[in-house]
Amino acid sequence: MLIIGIAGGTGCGKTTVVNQIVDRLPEDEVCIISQDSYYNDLSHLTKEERSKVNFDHPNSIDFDLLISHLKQLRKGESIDKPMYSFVEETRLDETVRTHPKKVIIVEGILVLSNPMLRNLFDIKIFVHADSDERLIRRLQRDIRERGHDLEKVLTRYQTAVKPMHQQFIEPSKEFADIIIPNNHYNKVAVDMVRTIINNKLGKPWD
Ligand SMILES: Nc1ncnc2c1ncn2[C@@H]1O[C@H](COP(=O)(O)OP(=O)(O)O)[C@@H](O)[C@H]1O
Ligand SMILES: Nc1ccn([C@@H]2O[C@H](COP(=O)(O)O)[C@@H](O)[C@H]2O)c(=O)n1
Repeated sequence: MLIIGIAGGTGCGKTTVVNQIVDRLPEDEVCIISQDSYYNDLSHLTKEERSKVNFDHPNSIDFDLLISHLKQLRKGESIDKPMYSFVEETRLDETVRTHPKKVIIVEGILVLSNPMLRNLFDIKIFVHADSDERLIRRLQRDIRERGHDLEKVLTRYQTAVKPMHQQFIEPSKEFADIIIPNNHYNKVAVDMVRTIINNKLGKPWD
């Protein structure tokens, strides 16, 4: 089994890069785990209270559950992966039965900031895009897909996203084996990661 951790600030393109990496890998060989699925269950709070939570601080993530799930997968056991709603800002009641695969990709803003989690990764990747580029992408995505308005995105960016990025995410770059520049789509870097995966697994999928 090969476990790959992919971090980087919001909007840097983690999800996009992961999708490009797995694009031509057989579905039954790869499993993607998003840190977003492991936001703490906030169903005991009102929607108003939830909207004030700092979702960029490591304390907002249930790292214990994420780490124990990864260890289970590594042992060949299946897990019940939580589901998260960005619109409701809490965990859903449903879970997704997830089976161990040869390649496991774990992506999220803070996955390289937690020492116990990053120790589980065979390859550590940091996706970089400039902050202005990330803010533009985040604005477009959150308004289009996550049910937020312009003011909410900008207020959150100033009060939580930017300070937490500077405190926790940017410093985690030093733990990366590979840094992918992603101000523009980076096919060369994606191809290199795919080659590494293929070499490690000894499978000529490309
Ligand atoms: N290299 C890129 N150039 C332009 N837009 C991009 C690029 N990578 C991703 N995007 C777009 O930016 C937005 C955020 O990308 P996403 O992959 O969701 O980032 P992340 O998972 O890091 O938050 C998406 O709308 C995506 O289509
Ligand atoms: N209810 C929530 C939970 C998280 N966020 C933001 O998501 C960002 C991380 O996800 P990416 O896909 O952008 O990496 C993070 O910056 C949180 O602020 C949110 O807006 N609402």
